Amino acid sequence: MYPAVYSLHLHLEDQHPVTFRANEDLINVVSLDRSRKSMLTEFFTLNRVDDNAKRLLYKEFPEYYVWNQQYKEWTPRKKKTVIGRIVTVNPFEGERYYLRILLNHIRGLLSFEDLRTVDGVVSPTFREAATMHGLLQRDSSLEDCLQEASLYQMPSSFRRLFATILVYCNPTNPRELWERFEQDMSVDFKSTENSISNVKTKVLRTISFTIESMGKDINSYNLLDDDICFDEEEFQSREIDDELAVEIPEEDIAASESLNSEQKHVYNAVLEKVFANQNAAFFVDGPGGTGKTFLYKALLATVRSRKLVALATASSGVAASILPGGRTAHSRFKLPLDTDKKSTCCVSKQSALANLLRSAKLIIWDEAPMTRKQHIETLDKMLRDINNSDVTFGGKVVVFGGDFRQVLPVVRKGTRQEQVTSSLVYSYLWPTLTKFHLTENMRARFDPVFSDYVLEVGNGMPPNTIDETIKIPNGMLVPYEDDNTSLDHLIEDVFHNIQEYSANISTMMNRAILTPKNGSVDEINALLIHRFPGKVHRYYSFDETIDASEQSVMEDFLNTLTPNGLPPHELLLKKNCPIMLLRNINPSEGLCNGTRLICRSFDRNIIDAEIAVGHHIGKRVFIPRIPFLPNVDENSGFPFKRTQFPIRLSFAMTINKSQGQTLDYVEIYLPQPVFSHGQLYVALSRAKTASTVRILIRPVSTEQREKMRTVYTAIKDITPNTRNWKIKMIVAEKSPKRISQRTNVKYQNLTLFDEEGNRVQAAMFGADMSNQLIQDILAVAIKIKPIKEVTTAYGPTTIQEIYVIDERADDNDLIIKSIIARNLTYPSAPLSSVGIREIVKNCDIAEMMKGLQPMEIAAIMFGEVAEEAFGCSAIELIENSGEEHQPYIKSVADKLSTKIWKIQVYADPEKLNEKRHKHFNVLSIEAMEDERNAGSSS
Ligand SMILES: Nc1ncnc2c1ncn2[C@@H]1O[C@H](COP(=O)(O)OP(=O)(O)OP(=O)(O)O)[C@@H](O)[C@H]1O
Repeated sequence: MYPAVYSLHLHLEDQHPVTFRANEDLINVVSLDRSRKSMLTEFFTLNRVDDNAKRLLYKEFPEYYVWNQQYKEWTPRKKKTVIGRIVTVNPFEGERYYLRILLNHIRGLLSFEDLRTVDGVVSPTFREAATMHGLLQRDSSLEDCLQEASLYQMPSSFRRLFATILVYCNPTNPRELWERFEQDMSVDFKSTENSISNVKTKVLRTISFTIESMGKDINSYNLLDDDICFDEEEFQSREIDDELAVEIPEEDIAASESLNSEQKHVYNAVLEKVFANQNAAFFVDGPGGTGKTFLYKALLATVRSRKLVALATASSGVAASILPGGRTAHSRFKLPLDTDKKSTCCVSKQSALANLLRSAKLIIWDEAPMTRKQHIETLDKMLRDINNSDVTFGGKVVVFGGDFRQVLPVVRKGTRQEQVTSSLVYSYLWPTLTKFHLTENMRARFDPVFSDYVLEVGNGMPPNTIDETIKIPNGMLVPYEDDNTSLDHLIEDVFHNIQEYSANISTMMNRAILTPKNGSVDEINALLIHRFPGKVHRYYSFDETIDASEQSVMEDFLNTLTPNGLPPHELLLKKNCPIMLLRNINPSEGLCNGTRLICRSFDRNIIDAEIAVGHHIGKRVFIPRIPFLPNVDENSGFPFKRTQFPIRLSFAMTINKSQGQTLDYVEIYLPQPVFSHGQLYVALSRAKTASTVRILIRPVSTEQREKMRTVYTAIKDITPNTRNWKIKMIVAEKSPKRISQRTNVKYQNLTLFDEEGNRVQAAMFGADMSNQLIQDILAVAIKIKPIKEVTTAYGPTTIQEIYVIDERADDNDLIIKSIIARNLTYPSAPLSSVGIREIVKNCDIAEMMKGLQPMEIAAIMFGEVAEEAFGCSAIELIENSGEEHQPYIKSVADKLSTKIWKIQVYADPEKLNEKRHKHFNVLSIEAMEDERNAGSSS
């Protein structure tokens, strides 16, 4: 086995084994100096004299020192890599087990007594010492946690903490906790209420509200002998009163005056329906930073300021917490977590929620593309049901919004196709939504070049994105020197005066390092917390195997795991450091998965923190340890429970977690080259200008770096003297095969892109044409809407919405074929023709469509079929399509077999000075697929 595992002895004081010969005198043996020595005692001895040793845990010792059995001493290791492991001990062995826990976590130990000493106090047992170090969970840990919180004398935060403990920590006896801390939770009400029973009712009512907003019922916790009943009428109207009481920020009221023309257009359209009491459902699509949230806030403020109910929801907790009164759609509508096609909602018509929904004049659901279509369909059914209406969304005004370029719904272990089909676009509701597009990047409005660049990356289109290779402007790149130096430069750039962090918290919280994977997040956070000023506080998780008999064997291993979404085993924190919450504890109070906070103070069982961003900024919260049961799939298939504070450091965060946040300074760290343009888009669109973005790309190997430099030749670098050059191209499109009328030669036109996005059109002749290139039939148009004028990011243009039928619908196969055959009789225009609209208009496809099964997908037709039917190239279709088509185009285009080819092209020297080199002839074509798939070079 490599590396070798070095087993380390473990024993209580003076209880180590001693070897001796049968004829030796035992008294002599015991008095010998070497008999007093063991691996462990000599570990202590070396720690007393060697500063390097002091930095190590006992189990790390063998990596740097070798145990000499003959002389009973540790000497520095010169070669061979080994790892150490302290022998396994069963928890039933008592003190030896606790000794092992201490040794596994505490450094610089000098003696057994030192092991038992915590903050200068010597504990009688190792168990007590381990508990004092926070390495063992006390039976009374929840009580201790509340006791610590009570000393802060912040009754409203204390009540929230109590509710959190009831809901998330499963206390064995909630009533005992209630009785013990009732007074601490009542302090503020004692001065406003005139009797003890009123105080009690008020305290219980506020706790009940919090518990309810966490999706639970106070009566499940047996706090009093009888169930707690609040006045029925009050209960019914409370949800509505709460909504009407949502604070309306002044700036949100003013926002309606500063909307840009696109935002204003949506604002007017929505409010017209709200105030006319007419039903309507909208979808506001806009790339990151185009002011969707700004618009929602303006809408909410206007409706709420007229004392009408407007519900603010979002798919994720972070997006919800940015909106005043925002809740996750799941908690607001009590949506079931598992939804299937048949799922209906189980909200009774008499419930308080039904009352609230009936009175709502406006419902907003942000980040709708992130949710599965079934959830939105459930809301539709629920609203129809409680409003006794057959109209979509029960006749309400509903505004969905989001950005399809960002994250699609998560389908566990689902393919990209499954993710796409589970999105709202594939719902029966999609065609019923009135779509609006916001195109002006308000976040980056002072840097239009950057704003265009971000949008192009988001669309994943050439010239900036070629087959998932993204071109990054030089000005944004942090030059790569070596891993550590470059990462240091990146960190310096963003947090150069980390010593001053506490004095500039609001500035610092607007800076972050974004990276794709959790591993890199941990790497950077670990570096930064060491550089951060102040005393370190360590919190260890309690990791328990579900099967108690496995605890002794698995414990060390579990401590090394940080499954997705879980806090680490060892949490290092300092006063005023930034942290991020990892659980949706209570989104209506701003506490959701992704909320960023600042640590204010620490106790053994609670962390006092302050919300640092969003609508709830400044709110103080007590965070207790809570149990996590990680998904078995994500931790090598081993079920266990981790009890830890639900937080992690947030100097760095994953790109996914940054969604929805505006940052003044964005550093993007890409340790792996594998990266989707959608992810980079999310990261870039957090920033306001190019000058506030820095990107560090760590090449995997020098070989790869060399290859990146030398292999690619760009079209623009070709000179008239260049002959028979080879270049990597993407065949983006090919025309139908044609015969030249003049020369009778067979040829085929191609649209090619090089790696930099330079485009050429080339022709292919003879045998080369038999290459199985690209583009199968993906879909056929079944509904073509009239041409309309729209304003896109590229200026005003005309678009045409085309609904296509999926080729997978077998029943439609024959009809599709006949449509194609019929259309082929129309004159076919050349590849670059723009004659599409005329031809489409004249096509009488409508009659044939009637026979088709209604398996509509909204998309655009590509490739030969598109060209044959419409006389238009796919590229033209893409360029002439409105924003709303981009997601479908993307999903269809993803299926296209764009490949990289090595192509010999003949360039006509006469034409090379032209801006766009159009006149090339392809001499030969060689697929480069192997290089990408199998890693062999060409
Ligand atoms: N009309 C406006 N006038 C002034 N500032 C605006 C306007 N619209 C938006 N902004 C500002 O632009 C920035 C981005 O807006 P917002 O957060 O609403 O965009 P978004 O579309 O929700 O972005 P994302 O999808 O990334 O969350 C914010 O700082 C916001 O205050």
